[in-house]
Amino acid sequence: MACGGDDNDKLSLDSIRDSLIRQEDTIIFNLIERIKYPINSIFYQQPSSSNIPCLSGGSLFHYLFQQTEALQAKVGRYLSPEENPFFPNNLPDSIIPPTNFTPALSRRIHYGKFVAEVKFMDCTDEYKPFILAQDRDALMKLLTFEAVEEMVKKRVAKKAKVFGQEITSNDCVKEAKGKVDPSLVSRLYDEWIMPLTKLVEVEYLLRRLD
Ligand SMILES: C=C(O[C@@H]1C=C(C(=O)O)C=C[C@H]1O)C(=O)O
Repeated sequence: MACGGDDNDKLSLDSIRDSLIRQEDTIIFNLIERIKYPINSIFYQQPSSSNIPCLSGGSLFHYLFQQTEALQAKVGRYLSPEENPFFPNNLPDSIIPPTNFTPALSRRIHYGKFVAEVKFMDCTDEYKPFILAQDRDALMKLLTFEAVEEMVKKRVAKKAKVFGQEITSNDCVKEAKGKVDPSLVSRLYDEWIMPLTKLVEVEYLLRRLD
């Protein structure tokens, strides 16, 4: 590490990264579960005309997602689908898993706050001028570790391959039904999860000196 954190600070970033690594397992297992079900596209489409007032301007997914997020913010934790009053019991499985999957993704992305705090504590002198200048691009560049991101992409693809296997009692290993494509998991991290985590890091840092 180039800047002035002591050994304890280094350990903190390491331990947060360890947690992010463990969270990959949950995310990939959730994906494997989700992928068993076909996409229920009507759920994601904006109805052309709807006589249900709450759906004006959005899909059913959007509505359920918003309500769930609001409720979770109110109770201060994530709700299981069983606890969630916005999920009637008779919804098909192709609808329930995507929102059930959201807490794992949301948790991972919001961990960006902890990552940013540790980076700020480790390298305050480097971050401070960019925070004072509210320079998003410079902050983004400073907090980005491309080598770490490359490792993440490789590791999640490997995990997806291994977790997608079915282990039988007679030492046979075969591909599980509905297994997730490892390259898609890598892309999900590359194009969505890591950029959003970094966005949280930048947003946190911009307010760090308020
Ligand atoms: C989370 C971190 O910040 C950035 C985001 C990463 C991620 O989302 O996995 C990985 C490396 C960094 O570019 C980190 O440094 O560990």
